[in-house]
Amino acid sequence: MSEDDDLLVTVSQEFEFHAAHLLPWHPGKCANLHGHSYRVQVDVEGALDERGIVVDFDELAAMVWGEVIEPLDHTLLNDHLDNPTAERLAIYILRKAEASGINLSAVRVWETAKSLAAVRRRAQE
Ligand SMILES: Nc1nc2c(c(=O)[nH]1)N=C([C@H](O)[C@H](O)COP(=O)(O)OP(=O)(O)OP(=O)(O)O)CN2
Ligand SMILES: [Zn+2]
Repeated sequence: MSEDDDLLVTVSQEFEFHAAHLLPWHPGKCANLHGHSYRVQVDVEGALDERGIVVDFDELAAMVWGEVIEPLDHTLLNDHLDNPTAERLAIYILRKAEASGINLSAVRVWETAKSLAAVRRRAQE
């Protein structure tokens, strides 16, 4: 038992990638093929190890970029998932990372500077 056991520590990394998509259900211009510069922030929660870190920033960045983000970069997102909204992309990134052994606690995806979707794991009962 340590005096910091009541604290929750989160480490975050940010990424940018560029991709095209279309949203067939959209009543406006977003039904047409167009692109975004996506910004992604991923969180890892956990206890500090003997080095005093949750996870090494560089290690997290390299894993998430290599396993999850780079395969999306300069692609058509509709080839990776149906109906690639920011919400569905955030879930896709969390699940893809999970499948690669990277346990993210939350993912935020900015589709534009003003619009973002976020997903996080529900607290376990
Ligand atoms: N809840 C969501 N709504 C919308 C999403 C989404 O992912 N989740 N996505 C879109 C489109 O992808 C659209 O391209 C988003 O563009 P918009 O926010 O309109 O941004 P613009 O840069 O095109 O803004 P303007 O100011 O209108 O030029 C739509 N909705
Ligand atoms: Zn769009």
